[in-house]
Amino acid sequence: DQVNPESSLAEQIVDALNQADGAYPGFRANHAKGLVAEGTFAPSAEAAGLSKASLFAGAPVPVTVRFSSGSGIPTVADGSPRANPHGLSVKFHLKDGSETDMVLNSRTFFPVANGKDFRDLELAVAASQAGAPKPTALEKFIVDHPLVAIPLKTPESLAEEQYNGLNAFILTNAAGIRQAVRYQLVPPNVVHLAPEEAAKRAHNFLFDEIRERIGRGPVTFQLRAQLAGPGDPITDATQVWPAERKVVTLGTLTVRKVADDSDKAQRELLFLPGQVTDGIEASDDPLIQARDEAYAVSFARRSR
Ligand code: HEM
Repeated sequence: DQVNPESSLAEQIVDALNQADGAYPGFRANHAKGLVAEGTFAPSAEAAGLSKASLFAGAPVPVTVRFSSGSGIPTVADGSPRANPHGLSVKFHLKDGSETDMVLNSRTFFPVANGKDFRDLELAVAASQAGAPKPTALEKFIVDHPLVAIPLKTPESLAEEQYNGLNAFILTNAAGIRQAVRYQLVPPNVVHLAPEEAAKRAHNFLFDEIRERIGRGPVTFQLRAQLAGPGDPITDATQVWPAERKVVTLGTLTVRKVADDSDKAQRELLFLPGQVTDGIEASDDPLIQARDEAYAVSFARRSR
């Protein structure tokens, strides 16, 4: 065993991420490379029909967002396959002084269904670095978890990527009607690069470009909710819901300004998928709790 069996699953997950990617003091165990920016969220007229949460009530809400690259490597090359998936996290600053978070990435499904499998995936990655005997631990893991082998794409810009929530949340409206949804942050255009093209780009091309783009003018995404239909799996993020499911636009996210000191801001920020306000609830998807606990462990370690 490569992790301490006495530790909590969340500690084991962070240990496994550190073994796979290296441990970089002060940085997140995953999605270590990032940029913090500020903006607003303006809800649509339809949003309040799905959720009584105050962010959907009408007035624009200030937000803090963080764009990120996958992996725990803070210097990962933007065009490297290891930088996928990219992330977009949103913290809504509500009128009552509380916060509600959404933590999305550019996958369209998650490759494993629960925290234990995520830990085992990261341990398999750690045991399968260059020179590992074949079949590697990762090759063996893929036999039972084939979704792990599906390659992810590099975007042309962090503003030209769609980010998905993957885990289901339950929205409750003023009449008490509950609806399971999965969030999407959809830009005006989605553009992906061929892998050979991504490999040729400059080391920091995505983060240099997004800084410059936000400097030129606002960057927008539509926040959408895909509505679960009868029988759709709520607790399994490995399974996509049918493409014909209704999608409701909840509002427009407008990113207006890069944070004055993004490095300091990202050290202090903690986004938690399960930190949600009245009118939004975590579903029973086990990934949500596993994530909350692992993000808290990662935050505690990077704050020391
Ligand atoms: C069991 C499944 C997962 C585990 C164990 C996990 C683990 C982690 C950890 C430890 C961090 C660092 C947190 C911090 O220090 O603040 C992180 C960050 C992140 N994760 Fe996950 N993750 C999981 C699934 C997901 C999923 C399903 C998504 C998106 C749909 C996602 C998107 C992100 C993003 C965007 C960040 C960066 C957050 C930020 O900007 O601060 N992760 N993850």
